[in-house]
Amino acid sequence: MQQAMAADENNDMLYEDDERLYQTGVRHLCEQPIFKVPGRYILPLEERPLRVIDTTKLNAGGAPLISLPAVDFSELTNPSDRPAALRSLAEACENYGLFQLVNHGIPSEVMSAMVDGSTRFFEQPYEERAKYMSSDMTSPVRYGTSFNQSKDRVFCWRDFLKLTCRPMAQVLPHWPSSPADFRVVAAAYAEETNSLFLELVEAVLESMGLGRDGSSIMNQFEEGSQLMVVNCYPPCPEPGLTLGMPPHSDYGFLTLLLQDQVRGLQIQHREDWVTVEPIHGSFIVNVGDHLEIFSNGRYKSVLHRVLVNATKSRMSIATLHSLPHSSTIRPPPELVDEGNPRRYMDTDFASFLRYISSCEPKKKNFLESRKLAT
Ligand SMILES: O=C(O)CCC(=O)C(=O)O
Ligand SMILES: [Fe+2]
Repeated sequence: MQQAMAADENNDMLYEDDERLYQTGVRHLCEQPIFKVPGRYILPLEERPLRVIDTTKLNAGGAPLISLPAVDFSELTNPSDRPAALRSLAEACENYGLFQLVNHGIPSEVMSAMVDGSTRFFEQPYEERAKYMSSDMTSPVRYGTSFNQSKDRVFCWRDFLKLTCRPMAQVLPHWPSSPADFRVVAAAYAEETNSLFLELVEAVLESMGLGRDGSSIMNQFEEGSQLMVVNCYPPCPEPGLTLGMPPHSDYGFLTLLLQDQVRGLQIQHREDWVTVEPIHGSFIVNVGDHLEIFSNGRYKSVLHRVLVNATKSRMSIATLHSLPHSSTIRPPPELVDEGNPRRYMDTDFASFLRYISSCEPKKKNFLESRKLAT
């Protein structure tokens, strides 16, 4: 009896030690050679990817690749090409919930400096990264792991650095001070992506027939929220058992996503999971839940997830843009009529925060929770 109790206590202690290790993130976990995925990361059979990505093969190891609609930003800024470019934008947002943005005009040096600075941030010793670990959702800087670290029953194979980007002068002093150039490169990237977002969202409004100028909502976007998420997915010994990120949609209006050349991002398109081929120097732009609510369901936020692979580390940088946290999101009167009644409740940022701290955010559950009975 005595012995059995001692063994149980011992197991509990071992388990607690493992749990402490998992809470420190997958990068730290992978600092020791690792040949099996620990149970904490193993998904139930039905949530695992059916096909894994084999980065040593050209064709993504059999997972279907999708050729995404492309939007050429230089056409949006050219008055004679703008009407056709707006039609492509509308079609992509209605039918895919995302598009590939090419010729966006952000200097390649700004983009590569951000990727390089982020790579060096994650390469630092755990103790340096751990300085920014926080469970406070409102903290201007947050280092962490998995999807929702305090809620996930199964952990995902990702570490992240989240940076609140506005108001820049207030948040910047909180951002990581090491590597030494990190703040400067990340601030330049945040400013460039924010300016690009402002032009894109203006085009999105116009593509819904809301008029280019004088829209009061544009003034709100000028003061809007921006969250930068740097994702790091180390190689995984058994990539078929887990995910880098579970299926989810992003909460904001638009997400500008920069992925490196390692495949991993998949979107759900016509009931199938399809891999989004990285195109060097371009952005993936996602429709988020706030835009789906604002557009009264016309533009759909896209369900996406991330696969990991056995050989290559992958990094992505997402910037999520929306209205200020104090704003209420609702469709403008032009997008609501008898034939197209309101589909979602008024939504603000506080309702989103309340939701994610009470439920496990999965799939498009937040949006579902805002649906009105029609
Ligand atoms: O890593 C990726 O490609 C996607 C990341 C993502 O979905 C997110 O940060 O919300
Ligand atoms: Fe996402």
